[in-house]
Amino acid sequence: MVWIKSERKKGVVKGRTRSIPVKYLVEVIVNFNKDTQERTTRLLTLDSNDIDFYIEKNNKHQAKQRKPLELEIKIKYFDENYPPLEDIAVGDLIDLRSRERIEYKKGDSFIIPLGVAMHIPNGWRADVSPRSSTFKKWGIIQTNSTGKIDNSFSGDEDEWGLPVYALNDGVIEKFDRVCQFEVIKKQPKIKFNTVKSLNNPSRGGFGSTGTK
Ligand SMILES: O=c1ccn([C@H]2C[C@H](O)[C@@H](COP(=O)(O)OP(=O)(O)OP(=O)(O)O)O2)c(=O)[nH]1
Repeated sequence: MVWIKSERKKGVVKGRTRSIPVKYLVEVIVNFNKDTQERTTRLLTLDSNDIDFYIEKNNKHQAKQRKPLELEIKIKYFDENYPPLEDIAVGDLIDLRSRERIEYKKGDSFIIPLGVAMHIPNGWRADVSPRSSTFKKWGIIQTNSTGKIDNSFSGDEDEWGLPVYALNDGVIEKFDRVCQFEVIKKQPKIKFNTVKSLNNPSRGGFGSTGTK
């Protein structure tokens, strides 16, 4: 990592030309998104006067980078007695509860109010899915397989919900932990490029590789 004086930005030396004075090809970080940890970079050719090589600063910088990513999520509870969600270790999913007691009959489909609204940071979204024991405990299945929570679903009345279908009669008690969620990076902006051929061999799918 180097400091580029003229740009007042950081960069990485990618190469060196043999001309005198020596020129360096430097990849400059022009934008760094703290939420997604994504960098936007640009290549520049510079001579050494434009660059400070700073090994020590670089080490400190790398130490900072090694800190695990921590996301702060604003959360609003719809019931003051809802047990607050706790900080979690990296990668663990977080259980969510039903805000109310719900009695249901076999064949009912309904949305379980999950008692929370959140502002998922820019660049992220959340996926809601059942716990592994949800069907066994309540005989319900999630009708949309996975709930996709957009980061724009962040208003005061945007309470998360779990749409379900009941395969038997049952009761969900207030604050039962019925599902779980995780945050996921949003996919990048996608540009479609229409072609006549993809120029790759077709591998086949839908069971084509057999069972053994
Ligand atoms: O299981 C879910 C699915 C969605 N949502 C919330 C979050 C999401 O951001 C919002 C809108 O969801 P989606 O984009 O799936 O629905 P829509 O666009 O309003 O309706 P559809 O696409 O079904 O017409 O509803 C939930 O709380 N739980």
